[in-house]
Amino acid sequence: MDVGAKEERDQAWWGQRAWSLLSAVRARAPLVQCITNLVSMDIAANVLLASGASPAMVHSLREVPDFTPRCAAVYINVGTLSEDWLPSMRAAACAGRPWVLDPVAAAASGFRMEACLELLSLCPAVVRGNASEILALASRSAAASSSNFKGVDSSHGSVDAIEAAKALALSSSTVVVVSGAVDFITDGKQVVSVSNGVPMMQKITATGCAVTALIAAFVSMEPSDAIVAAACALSIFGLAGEIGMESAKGPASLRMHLIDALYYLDEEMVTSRVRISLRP
Ligand SMILES: Nc1ncnc2c1ncn2[C@@H]1O[C@H](COP(=O)(O)OP(=O)(O)OP(=O)(O)O)[C@@H](O)[C@H]1O
Ligand SMILES: Cc1ncsc1CCO
Ligand SMILES: [Mg+2]
Repeated sequence: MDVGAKEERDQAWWGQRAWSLLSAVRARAPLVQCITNLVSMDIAANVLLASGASPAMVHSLREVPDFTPRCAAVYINVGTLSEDWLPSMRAAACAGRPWVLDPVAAAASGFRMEACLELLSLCPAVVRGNASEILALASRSAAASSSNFKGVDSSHGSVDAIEAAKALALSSSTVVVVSGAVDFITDGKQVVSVSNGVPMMQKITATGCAVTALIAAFVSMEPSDAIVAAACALSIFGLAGEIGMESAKGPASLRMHLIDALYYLDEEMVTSRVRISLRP
C-alpha cells in the first residue's frame, strides 16, 4: 500500500470495502475447512453460515489430500490441541490454500507453544489471538514464565500487544491481529484499528475463535490483501455484536442475536457503522 492510497482510506472507503467483501462471501459461499477446537465448532460453523460462507469441520489427516485443495481457505485453531490432530493441521496448512491460525492459549504448555511456532512457520496469511496469546507468541514463552496466565482468556489489553504484534508480523512475514476492546491488525509496518464490538462478546465462549473463522472466509475473497480482509471481518463481526446487543439480555441471547444480526446486515448498516482506521 503506498502513501497516496493510504490517504484515501477514510471511513467511507472502509465501509465500502467491508460491504463488498461481505457481499462477495454471500455471493460466492467460500468453502472454509475448519480444524478447530471442540468448544468452538458450533459457533464458528454458525458464524460462517450466517455470513454466507460454507463451513466444513474436517480434521482427519486421511481426508486432507482430497478435501483441503478444494477449499477456498483453511482455519486452524489449537484450542483443544492433541497429538493426533497436529499432523492434520500441518498437512492442511501445507495444502496450498490461504490459511489462518488461532493460537488459543499459546502459553498453556511447551507442547502447545512448540505446535504454534511450528504452524507459524508454515506461512499463515493471518494469525489472530488475544493480547496474552500474541505477547506469548512474540516472546516465544510458555506458561511457566507468566505469573498472570489465565488460560484461553486474555490478561492484557489489546493495546499492550501492539508492538509485540508488529514484531511477530515482521519475524513471521504474516498479518497479525490482536483482538480486544479495539482490534489491531498489522503487517509489522502499518497498524489498522477496528473499534466495533461490545464488551459482552468476551462472555460468550469462542467468539475469538468464530471471528478467526470469519477472517479466513474474508481472506479467501481477498487473498492479496489480508490486512483489509481481516479488518473488514473483525468490523463486521463486531458490528453484528453491537446490533445483537440491542436485543440481548446476556451472553446466551447475545450469541443468538449476534448470529441473526450477521445474517441480516445490510449495506446501510455496514457502510454507516463500520469503525476502521489506519493508526497514525
Ligand atoms: N471490551 C470489548 N469491547 C468490544 N469488543 C470486544 C471486547 N473484547 C473483545 N471484543 C470482541 O470480541 C471478539 C473476541 O475477542 P477476544 O479478544 O475476546 O477473543 P479471545 O480471547 O480469543 O476469545 P475466545 O478464546 O473465547 O475465542 C472480537 O471480535 C473482539 O473484537
Ligand atoms: C474454553 C476453551 N478451552 C479450550 S478452547 C476454548 C474456547 C475459547 O478459546
Ligand atoms: Mg481465543
